[in-house]
Amino acid sequence: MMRDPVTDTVLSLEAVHVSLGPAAQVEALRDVHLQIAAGERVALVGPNGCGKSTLLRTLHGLLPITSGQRRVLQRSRIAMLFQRPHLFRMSVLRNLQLGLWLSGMAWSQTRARAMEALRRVELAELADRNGRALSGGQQQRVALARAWALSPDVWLLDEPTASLDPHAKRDVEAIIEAFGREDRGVGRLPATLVFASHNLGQVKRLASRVVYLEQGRVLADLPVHDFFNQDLLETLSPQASAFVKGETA
Ligand SMILES: Nc1ncnc2c1ncn2[C@@H]1O[C@H](COP(=O)(O)OP(=O)(O)OP(=O)(O)O)[C@@H](O)[C@H]1O
Repeated sequence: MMRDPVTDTVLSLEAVHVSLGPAAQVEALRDVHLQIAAGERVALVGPNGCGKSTLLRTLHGLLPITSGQRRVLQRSRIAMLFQRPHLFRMSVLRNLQLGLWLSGMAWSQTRARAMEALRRVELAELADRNGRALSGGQQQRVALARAWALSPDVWLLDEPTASLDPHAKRDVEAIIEAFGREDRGVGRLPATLVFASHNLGQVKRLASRVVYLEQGRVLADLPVHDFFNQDLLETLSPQASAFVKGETA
């Protein structure tokens, strides 16, 4: 199907500045321009404190913008996941049911959808376990299922595998990747992923595009193949190139 790149933009920021702190003294985002199209898998990378989390929260609409504009394609549903999932002290099933109920579904319908979501992440057998008693990797999968149940158009993921062991990391990555490729049915745009990561291997595995930030500014915004082409990156963004070299040294 031919796509119109303008109408397929699900999220965009234009000349966005975000200041944080009690006296708005920290310029966490500076003049950020970003257009994200449906189906893109965008990795946000950069050194600690460069603004990845702030950018994700701004894309979500959780943070007030100091100046500039944020646009969201009408009726898009946005899910946000964090490094450490926030599950309630109740069964896994109830955690999912509660999420669905809070989003407006009748309680009587929540059980079937919640179980479908748990099967999707291959955790149906843990439905009756206390969410807080699961391993970190299992909790993250439950959090992914809880979000998936709501059928989001855009996934914002803040270092979703940072606290996991390599095995759990691969499981969660596989789920994220499958969500990104899922056939969502007639009339639905493909799901869009935006994720912050400190792991360049993961960026290579999951991303179609890489946005490199430093001190709140976007210094490179490239297709993943170009970002990992050192000669090209060196000419386009010496800072991003130095970062990649440092990470892979
Ligand atoms: N609530 C806050 N008040 C003041 N400054 C903040 C606040 N939250 C973040 N900052 C600052 O904003 C800047 C961007 O932080 P942010 O958490 O977005 O970076 P990050 O790239 O996600 O970092 P990390 O890689 O360490 O997770 C940093 O200088 C940080 O200290």
